[in-house]
Amino acid sequence: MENYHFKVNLKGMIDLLSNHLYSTPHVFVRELIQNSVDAITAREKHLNDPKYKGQIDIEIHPGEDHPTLFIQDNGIGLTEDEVHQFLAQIGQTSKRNADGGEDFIGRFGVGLLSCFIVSDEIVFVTRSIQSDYGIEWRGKPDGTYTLNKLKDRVEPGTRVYLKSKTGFDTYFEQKSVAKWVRHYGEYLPYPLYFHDQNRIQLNSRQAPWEMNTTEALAYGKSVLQQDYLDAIALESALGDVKGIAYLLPYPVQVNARQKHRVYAKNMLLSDHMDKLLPEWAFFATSILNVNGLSLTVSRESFHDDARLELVRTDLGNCIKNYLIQLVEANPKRLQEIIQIHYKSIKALATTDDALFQLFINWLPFETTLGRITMSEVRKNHTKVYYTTSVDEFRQINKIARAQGICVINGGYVHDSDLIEKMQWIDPTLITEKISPTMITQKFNDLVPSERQTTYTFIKLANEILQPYFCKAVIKKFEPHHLPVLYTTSEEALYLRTTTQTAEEVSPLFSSIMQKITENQVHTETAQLCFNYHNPIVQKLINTTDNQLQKSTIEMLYVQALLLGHYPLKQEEMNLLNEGLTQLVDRGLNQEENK
Ligand SMILES: Nc1ncnc2c1ncn2[C@@H]1O[C@H](COP(=O)(O)OP(=O)(O)OP(=O)(O)O)[C@@H](O)[C@H]1O
Repeated sequence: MENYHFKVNLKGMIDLLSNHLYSTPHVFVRELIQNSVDAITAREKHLNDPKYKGQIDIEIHPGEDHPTLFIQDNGIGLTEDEVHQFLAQIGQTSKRNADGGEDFIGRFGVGLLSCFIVSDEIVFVTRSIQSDYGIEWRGKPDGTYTLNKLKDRVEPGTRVYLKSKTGFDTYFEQKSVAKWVRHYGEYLPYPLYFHDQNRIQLNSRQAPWEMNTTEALAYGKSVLQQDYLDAIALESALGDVKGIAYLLPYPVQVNARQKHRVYAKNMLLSDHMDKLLPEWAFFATSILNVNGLSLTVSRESFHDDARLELVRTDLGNCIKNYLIQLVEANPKRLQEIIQIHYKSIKALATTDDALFQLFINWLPFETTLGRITMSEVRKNHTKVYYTTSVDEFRQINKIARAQGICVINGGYVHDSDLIEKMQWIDPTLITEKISPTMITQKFNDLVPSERQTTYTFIKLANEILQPYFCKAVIKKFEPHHLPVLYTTSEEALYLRTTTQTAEEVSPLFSSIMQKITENQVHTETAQLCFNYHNPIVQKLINTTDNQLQKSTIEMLYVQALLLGHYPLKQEEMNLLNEGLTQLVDRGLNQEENK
């Protein structure tokens, strides 16, 4: 058996790393600045000389055909050997195992290749602080390079020259480069100068994570152009993270994940990173400076590992603690936040007992008595009912209100869980699930004589409603003005929705829907309950006009469906159309006969 060696297609490899790793060509600016920052950090560490001041200078020369970018630093530089070792070997880096390696931003040994996205040659002039001569290295994307020992004296440090390749001149425009340098480097600890007619320092600002909340809010307004509800200081010792969380001044979808602006060792990595705050914190966006988490090669996200999970929890705790201290310190602010973000606070309270206890009284619920907070519910009621679906709540809303029963709509996500958890903090409050069928069972029955006079009417109503799998009954209930109440079970509602959908969709999808429902027996689980107290129902029972009686029953049935926001099936739409036509016709005939 013979041993062979893998071979690397260098050109393909360079193409892969330079053209397919990063989301935008602008990252070459970031990678060059990052190398200069690391070189200055390395020199600081090596010399330990307080008089040494690192500095980075950037300039654009228009050139005759294409513009050239120069970036210069007075960092540690490279010796001739190091040039062969680190510049000429992909994946080699001087930073990974170096003393103080955790202080560097780079660690993969590929970042410089991003320059080949915009240029056909990297010219790298360098002199190490340990060497007395400079080196000029020229690298090409086909994997070849040349190396020259410089005769002229150069200062220790590195200068990189990049000439734009055809089609990429716009990435070298002065304005555009200055913009991206500021974008990535505005909070770097070493002065970053841009030279056009004048020398401008692009990074003199105080970083947001060093600001107090008042300053951070002012920054939010002027720079991020958003008037945030509040700013919260974030910190995680584990991930060496500092930052600011901003509370959004508008409600957001429960499952929306906010994008975060993230810096590593003060250099911007991305302004749309996600997964840095816990999922429940979707009402906050943040600016973070991260020093102790592992970056992916593109430097545009972090490894989603156990450490990140712990950092997320740390940052989440900062937000929780802030909310907790608001209860005492600033209840008005808390109310403001709850009004906008109650959905996320509810999500939090279902799983976190401490937060549940703190916030439950402040949280609003939809009830038959309007939208009120849990503390208002508790003030006036020792027993509360709740439905487990929005549809059920809709069905019984009016009836329960007329009867003064407090029913909470537990159909919205988390609400039932929170109501069920109430017993835990207040054993005196009785909570009970209620369904439309249960509420109709509380209605008063007719006395035998009333039952007799309504017998034929109910028989007719049953015949009319039988094709719609609906049973007719008559009872006495409040409010008087409601002629009928349509109630149905969850299963019947499911069947109704699938049948109605099947009618609307393409034949193929429709036959799939039919297959789903064909094994489910239509039982008479829906019920139309006539209100004996209602004047129209009384007239309807006593009328001798059979045709009018029939179409009014049909119309009341459709009206009850509409009031309950149920989707109408085709045959019910037909009922509505025919019924209306008949009534209009009848009205016009009466007019004619006058
Ligand atoms: N301005 C510079 N001064 C000194 N050395 C530099 C400079 N730029 C690059 N180097 C050397 O070249 C090596 C390769 O740089 P490159 O940007 O490709 O990778 P890296 O910075 O080590 O890691 P990463 O891929 O994470 O950026 C560096 O490790 C460093 O030794």
